Amino acid sequence: MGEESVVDSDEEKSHHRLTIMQELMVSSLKKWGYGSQVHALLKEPLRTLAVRIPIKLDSGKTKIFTGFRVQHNDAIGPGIGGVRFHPEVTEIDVQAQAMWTSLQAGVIDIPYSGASGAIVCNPMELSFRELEALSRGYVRAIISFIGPTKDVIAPDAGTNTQMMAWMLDECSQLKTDHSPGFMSGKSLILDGSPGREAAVGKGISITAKSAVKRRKLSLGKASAIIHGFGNVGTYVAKTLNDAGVTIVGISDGHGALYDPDGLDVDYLMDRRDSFGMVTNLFKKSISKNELLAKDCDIIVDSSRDQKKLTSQDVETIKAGIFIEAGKGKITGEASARLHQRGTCVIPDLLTSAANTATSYFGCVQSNQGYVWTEEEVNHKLEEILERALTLIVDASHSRSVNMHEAAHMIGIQKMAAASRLRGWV
Ligand SMILES: NC(=O)c1ccc[n+]([C@@H]2O[C@H](COP(=O)([O-])OP(=O)(O)OC[C@H]3O[C@@H](n4cnc5c(N)ncnc54)[C@H](O)[C@@H]3O)[C@@H](O)[C@H]2O)c1
Repeated sequence: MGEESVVDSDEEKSHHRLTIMQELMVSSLKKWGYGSQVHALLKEPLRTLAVRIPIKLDSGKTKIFTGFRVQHNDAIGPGIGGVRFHPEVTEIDVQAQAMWTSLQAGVIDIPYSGASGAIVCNPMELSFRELEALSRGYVRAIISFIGPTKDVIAPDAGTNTQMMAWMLDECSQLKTDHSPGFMSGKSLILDGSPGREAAVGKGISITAKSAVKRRKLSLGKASAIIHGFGNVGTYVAKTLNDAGVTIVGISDGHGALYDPDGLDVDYLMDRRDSFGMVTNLFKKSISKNELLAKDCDIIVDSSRDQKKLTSQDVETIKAGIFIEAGKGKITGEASARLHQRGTCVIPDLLTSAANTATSYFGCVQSNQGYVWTEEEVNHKLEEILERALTLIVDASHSRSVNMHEAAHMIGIQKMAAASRLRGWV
């Protein structure tokens, strides 16, 4: 989540992200009463592997790429986590991401722990052949560290089912067997799991509906504002609208629209330009902060606004449910303030855990050699997220902490207990 300090360079930003993650781990462990030895174990990953991957480019020249795979702590089970292709990613970023994935796995209570990987590259500048060589080279470099019982790789920013297919094929060739369990997020043709698409959007809709039920509201009478009408925001607006929720407001990078009688979601989706913008077409658009203060039951923050919402920004919010649909949308103080005022805050850890849940479903199906239907996957996603929300709400009540703090506590609790039970600390 993090606070509002200013950091400039990419390196500083990476260190800042890791520091925030470590502080969050330690403060959550302290709230459970764990001492300094457990803090020391869990605030750093157990394994960080840095590899160099030489690739023959189309030009005939060889370029050496750097790659990473980080496994946070395997006290609970094998690692699981994405691999990013990104030009500015650092080893520290990957460490912070692996720890975040551990919290996601903990919050949805799956027998896996967090891992993460990356290759420092700009995928937009590489040809199809070069991307294939890089994907295969990455797997060759880390093969002895990964596998269904060690660490399972899934797609993340800059990677997709095609890269997973190349990586899987490289595993099969190196292992000389069929090894579907090495990768999650595979194409359906390679026995991937159905229902992976729009996992985050689905997770947000599931938790929104669950929170509405908890407030004893009916979906048909509930209203929502979608802050950020992009890929995630439009999916959530459409699914909530289809479930009977009136979408009274939306915003994008230009401005915001509000109509207490409900906006025409299909029309707005249809009129979005190639930059995903639609509010610029309307004379009556308002500011984003004005929108946040309007009457509604649910606010979903799925914007790419770089600025986190502060305690001052949320002071005017009237919605009883606030869903953080993306990492670090609000400051710790803002979350605490909303909690104090009785707003149910669905934290980023839970909404983003929907991706990890679908990766886990992919692992289970690969290990069983049994493919679920999309309905089964969606049903299991619903079950796992509703259970996680119950755990967070209960911890928030029993420990008198806000929903972000409760989510972090649940996320790390089992890993700490398992490390102790194994005799590591
Ligand atoms: N797409 C995914 O699979 C995915 C997965 C996990 C998390 N997320 C997170 O969800 C959030 C949204 O992702 P997306 O894929 O929908 O992004 P997107 O780029 O498709 O859409 C972002 C929306 O935010 C709007 N926006 C930009 N600046 C804004 C501002 N200052 N105020 C209000 N709106 C602003 C844009 O106009 C656009 O409507 C991000 O934080 C992202 O990290 C996305």
